[in-house]
Amino acid sequence: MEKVVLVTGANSGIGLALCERLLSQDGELRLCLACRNMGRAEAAKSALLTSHPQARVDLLHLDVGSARSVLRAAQEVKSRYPRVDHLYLNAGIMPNPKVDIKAFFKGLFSSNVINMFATAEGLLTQQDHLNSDGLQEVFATNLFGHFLLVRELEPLLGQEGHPSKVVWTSSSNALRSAFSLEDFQHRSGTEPYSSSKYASDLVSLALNRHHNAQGLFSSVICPGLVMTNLTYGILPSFFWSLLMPIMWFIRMFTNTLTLTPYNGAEALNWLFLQKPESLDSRAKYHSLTSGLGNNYTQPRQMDIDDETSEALYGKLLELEKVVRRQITEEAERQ
Ligand SMILES: NC(=O)C1=CN([C@@H]2O[C@H](COP(=O)(O)OP(=O)(O)OC[C@H]3O[C@@H](n4cnc5c(N)ncnc54)[C@H](OP(=O)(O)O)[C@@H]3O)[C@@H](O)[C@H]2O)C=CC1
Ligand SMILES: CC(C)=CCC[C@@H](C)[C@H]1CC[C@H]2C3=C(CC[C@]12C)[C@@]1(C)CCC(=O)[C@@H](C)[C@@H]1CC3
Repeated sequence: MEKVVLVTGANSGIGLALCERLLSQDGELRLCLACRNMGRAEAAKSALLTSHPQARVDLLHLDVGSARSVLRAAQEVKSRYPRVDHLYLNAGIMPNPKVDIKAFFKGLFSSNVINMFATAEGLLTQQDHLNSDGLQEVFATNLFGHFLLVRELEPLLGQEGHPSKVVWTSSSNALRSAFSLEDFQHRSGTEPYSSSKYASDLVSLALNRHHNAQGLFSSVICPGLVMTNLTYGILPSFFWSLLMPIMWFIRMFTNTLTLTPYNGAEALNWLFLQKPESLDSRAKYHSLTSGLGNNYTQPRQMDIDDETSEALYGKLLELEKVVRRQITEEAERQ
């Protein structure tokens, strides 16, 4: 049977570049683009078929920020495919970002400049809000919707003799300092993006602890700093035009400025080729690009611990019960 690969947020940026790269790698794939906007999904499919006319590309309507949509989409996946070999949890948002310009210029002329461009630590805040499920939107989109999807698809992930890979697009902006177990949705802080990415690192570790025996292997990657809709949304285009020469200059001294979606998808593509049993569940796999433009993948140990990972996993299972109950009650009322 052909390999089934499902990619969330596949219609643009790193997700779309990954799809291009996977199809160039393996023409036999069954690729499923899981997107919230079907117009954009159709456009992505057409672009993929232009470069790979024989490819098998399916579309799936999925809004990861809505629990109802995740449950519906998971049902659809179960009716279409007997198993999922690779599940890329890539969709992500960073709403209403604000850059601390003073901190940026201070960092630019300090010894911390390379780290600042790699992690954006101390530079970025966002304004989050509640979604229709009553959850913080960034948490719901970047983390919880994906968690629910994995839970729903468990029977299709890791079947007898066929291990499956789950890959989270995390970030080097995943910072322990932004995350708290007591406020795991990040209701009260101003760094929901950073918190949600740190939470995905913790959840990936927990998934490995609970599901490796069943053949489900989870990994996290950081694509580096990539110019996509997400990053273009951070500053007005005028600022980006000013900043681009600086970025290309800094790129000679650091390998984390991958800049193009193709480069950013390096670690995602690399993981596709690895034996799941050979992967390190405590490592984040970084897409890196050298000054000469060569791409490679490097594992770096994450700043996570088993206790916090297990505690968060437990809290997410609890929240899952509440959300499922809410959906059932609403359905009964209608
Ligand atoms: N760019 C960068 O420098 C970095 C990016 N990342 C991560 O990479 C991932 C991809 O982002 P990137 O390619 O940069 O940005 P893009 O904005 O280009 O891609 C994000 C994708 O996620 C989709 N998406 C957003 N919300 C939802 C939702 N509720 N349901 C379904 N799909 C959704 C978007 O769909 P739509 O077109 O409908 O909005 C889009 O396809 C994200 O998780 C991001 O956090 C991590 C580190 C660095
Ligand atoms: C105010 C001026 C002129 C410049 C500000 C530069 C920042 C916009 C820029 C510097 C480091 C960048 C960065 C990201 C976004 C843009 C910066 C803050 C990310 C947070 C994007 C998403 C990620 O997940 C991270 C890996 C990026 C880290 C670096």
